[in-house]
Amino acid sequence: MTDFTDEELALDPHFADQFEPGFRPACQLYLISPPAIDDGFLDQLAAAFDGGSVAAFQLRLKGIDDHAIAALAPPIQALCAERDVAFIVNDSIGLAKRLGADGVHLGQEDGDPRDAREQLGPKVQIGVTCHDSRHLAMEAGEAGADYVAFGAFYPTTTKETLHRAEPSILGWWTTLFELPCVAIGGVTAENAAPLVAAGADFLAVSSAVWNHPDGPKAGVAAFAQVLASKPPPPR
Ligand SMILES: Cc1ncc(COP(=O)(O)OP(=O)(O)O)c(N)n1
Ligand SMILES: Cc1ncsc1CCOP(=O)(O)O
Ligand SMILES: [Mg+2]
Repeated sequence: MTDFTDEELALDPHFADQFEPGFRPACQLYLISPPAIDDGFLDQLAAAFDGGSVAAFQLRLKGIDDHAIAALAPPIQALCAERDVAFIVNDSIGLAKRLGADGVHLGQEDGDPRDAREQLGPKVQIGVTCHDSRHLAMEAGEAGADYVAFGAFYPTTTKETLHRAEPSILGWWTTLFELPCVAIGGVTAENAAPLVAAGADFLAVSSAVWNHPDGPKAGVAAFAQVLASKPPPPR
């Protein structure tokens, strides 16, 4: 057993945990943009980041071409960098490369993770939609994905969804694999506890933050308690 200094343990009582076999960091928030944004969005995003810890932000603008997204992305990307939030591009390997994004999220029809790795290099995070499929998740892992995303866990109006996942898929995944998993789809601060308890490494959330009645800062803040609510299950 490793010995730790009093300073290390005083700063973080869980400091030693990360050296335990099977350690999984606590669940974190992965913020997805609204499907469309306007001029005030940068202030909204800054407010969201003021609400609490956000690990990653995905720019997901549906129905807008890559050139238009590339034109509006730089201040958003700069804000993410300033706040130490990973900037993830949805759907497009080419756009992720053009912007020098921290990551790209690929749906099953959005391209091959192997191509993404070849084009984006070893440091860029590649996420893959796996719906409610263990098979797709294992395939994504084999193809070199950095995370797998399961969902939709709850009804959502942000996207028309054809698949419904159960929290047990998160438990199954985290028991067998080290690769982080994301839970997405209708996730709110009120319904997230079973996903955190089942082992989700990230909660990917859009409308619960952007449509929060008290604004995006309150939307992010609302997740603080549930993210800290339960230690990750042992693997
Ligand atoms: C983190 C995360 N998970 C899943 C998705 C959905 O991706 P996809 O199935 O390609 O659908 P669109 O988002 O492109 O409509 C996601 N974007 N992010
Ligand atoms: C992009 C996506 N993929 C599956 S559900 C979903 C929508 C997530 O948004 P919300 O958190 O508003 O349900
Ligand atoms: Mg997609």
